[in-house]
Amino acid sequence: QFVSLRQRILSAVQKNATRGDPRSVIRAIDQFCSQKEWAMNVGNEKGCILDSVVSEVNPATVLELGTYCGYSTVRIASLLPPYAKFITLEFNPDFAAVARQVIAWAGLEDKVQLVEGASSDWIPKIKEQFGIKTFDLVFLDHWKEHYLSDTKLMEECGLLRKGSVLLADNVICPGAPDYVEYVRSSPRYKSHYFRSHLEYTKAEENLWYLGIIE
Ligand SMILES: O=C(NCCCCCn1ccnc1)c1cc(-c2ccc(F)cc2)cc(O)c1O
Ligand SMILES: [Mg+2]
Repeated sequence: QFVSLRQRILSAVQKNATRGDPRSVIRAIDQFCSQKEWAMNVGNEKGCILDSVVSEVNPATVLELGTYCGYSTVRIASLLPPYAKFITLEFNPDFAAVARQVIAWAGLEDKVQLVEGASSDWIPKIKEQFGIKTFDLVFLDHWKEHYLSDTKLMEECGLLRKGSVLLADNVICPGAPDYVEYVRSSPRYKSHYFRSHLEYTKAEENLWYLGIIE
């Protein structure tokens, strides 16, 4: 019978990765997506850039918008200090169900809280629901047309502070032009981009790095 792509990704993890070993989970997904079927994980090339930003920021609080199958969630969670608080938001319940199992396979279920629902609904509730004041790092990888509105919403809810870092996937493909325009023209942000490629392809892509300076 029909098996969804996300189920095939989960099966590849359960078949080829070692329980409790995050790097083997990442490798299993990357091998499946480069050899069998493309999927919209951030991938290894951009994933290494993500790793370096997480390591440099060494965040105590992280928000990920867009969990999908949990690939970037596992990359980030495996680099966090023990006291860190990491929340990942996923709108699609089918994606969330697979992500929970991928995160558990990596043995990282205690490091991250996966919350199901719309980011615009959840962002205003994060402070009181999770006891978080501000985020040291935000990884944007959800609907591209929501990058700008959700960044403004995080500002309005006081979730960003001087020094907060926002890292956005896909600013070229599928693209988030209004977001790039806004942050580039705002004095509040110092921004630059890391040149890369769309996951598992040779298409040009950038990871957009944003430092909040005011
Ligand atoms: O749409 C993407 N992600 C959002 C998925 C839905 C998020 C739901 N959600 C979660 C929380 N709140 C809402 C995405 C797409 C592509 C892509 C690139 C080329 C192509 F030809 C087709 C697709 C590559 C990515 O790297 C992506 O991230
Ligand atoms: Mg993406």
